[in-house]
Amino acid sequence: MSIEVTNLSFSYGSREILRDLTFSIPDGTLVNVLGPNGVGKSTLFRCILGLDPGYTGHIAVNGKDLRRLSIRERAREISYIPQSHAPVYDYEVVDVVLMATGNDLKMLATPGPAQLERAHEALARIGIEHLAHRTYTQISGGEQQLVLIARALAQNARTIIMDEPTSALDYGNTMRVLSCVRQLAREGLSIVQSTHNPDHAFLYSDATMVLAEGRLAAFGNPHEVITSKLISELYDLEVEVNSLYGDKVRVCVPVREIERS
Ligand SMILES: Nc1ncnc2c1ncn2[C@@H]1O[C@H](COP(=O)(O)OP(=O)(O)OP(=O)(O)O)[C@@H](O)[C@H]1O
Repeated sequence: MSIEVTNLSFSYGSREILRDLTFSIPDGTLVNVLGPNGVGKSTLFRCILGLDPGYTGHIAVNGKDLRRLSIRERAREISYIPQSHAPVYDYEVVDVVLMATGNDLKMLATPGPAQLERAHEALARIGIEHLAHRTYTQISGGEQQLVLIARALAQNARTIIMDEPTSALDYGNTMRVLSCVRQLAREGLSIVQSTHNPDHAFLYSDATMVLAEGRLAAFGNPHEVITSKLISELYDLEVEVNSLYGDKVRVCVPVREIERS
C-alpha cells in the first residue's frame, strides 16, 4: 500500500481544516483529489509529505510511519511537485534534475556519474532530453512542469504528490503532462494529484477523492464518484455529467449556461 491514512485531522490554530480522514492508496494508482478552493487539498498533501507535522491520526507511506522517517528517508519514499511556482533555478535543466538525486548520497557528498546518468535517464523518460542544457528560467511553463516531473522521477521515490500540476499550462501541455503522469502510474508509481477540473479526473485517474468541508466526501472509481449531484453540490453550480464515445469518457457541463444561450 503506497499511502495509508487513518483518522487524520489537522487544524490551523483553532480552525479545523481536515476532519477524521481515513483512506488507502494502493501501489500503481493515479488518484485525483477534487474539492473547492480552500477545502484543504494542499494541507492534506503537506501532512502526507511531513511538512505539517501537527496532525492527529496516523499516516504511513509505503508501509512506514511518517513520524518515524527522517527528511532524507521521506525523500526516498515520496516526491513532491508543488503548485505553479516562480522559477528560482537559474541552472541548466539537467542540474535542476540532478539536485533531486542527493537522497541516496552521504552527508556533504556531491553527485557523481551515477547520479548524472539517473538525471539524464529521467529527462529521456519524460521525452525532454533535448532540454538538458537549456537554462531552466528560459524554457516555457509547460517545459518547466515536465522538468519538475523528471526531477521527481530522478528522486527514485515510489510515490509522487502533485499539487495542481497543470494549473499554468496550455491545453496541449496539460494533456501531455496528464498523459505522462498516467503512464507513470501504469508502470507502478503511485501518484496523487489535485485538480480543479473533474473532466481530467474522468480522463486521467484510477480513483477520485473528493474533499468537502474538511471531510472525505467520496473516494473511488471516477465514474461512480463524479455524479451530477456531487459536482453540483460541491461547486454550488448546476452541473450535468454527460457521456461520450460509448461512455468511454464523461464530461461535466454547466447546464444553466446552455439554457441561457
Ligand atoms: N499557514 C496557514 N495558516 C493558516 N491557515 C492556512 C494556512 N495555509 C492554509 N490555510 C487555510 O487552510 C485552508 C485550506 O487551505 P489549502 O491551501 O489546503 O486549500 P486547497 O484546497 O489546497 O485550496 P486551493 O484549491 O485554493 O489551492 C484555507 O482556508 C486556507 O486559508
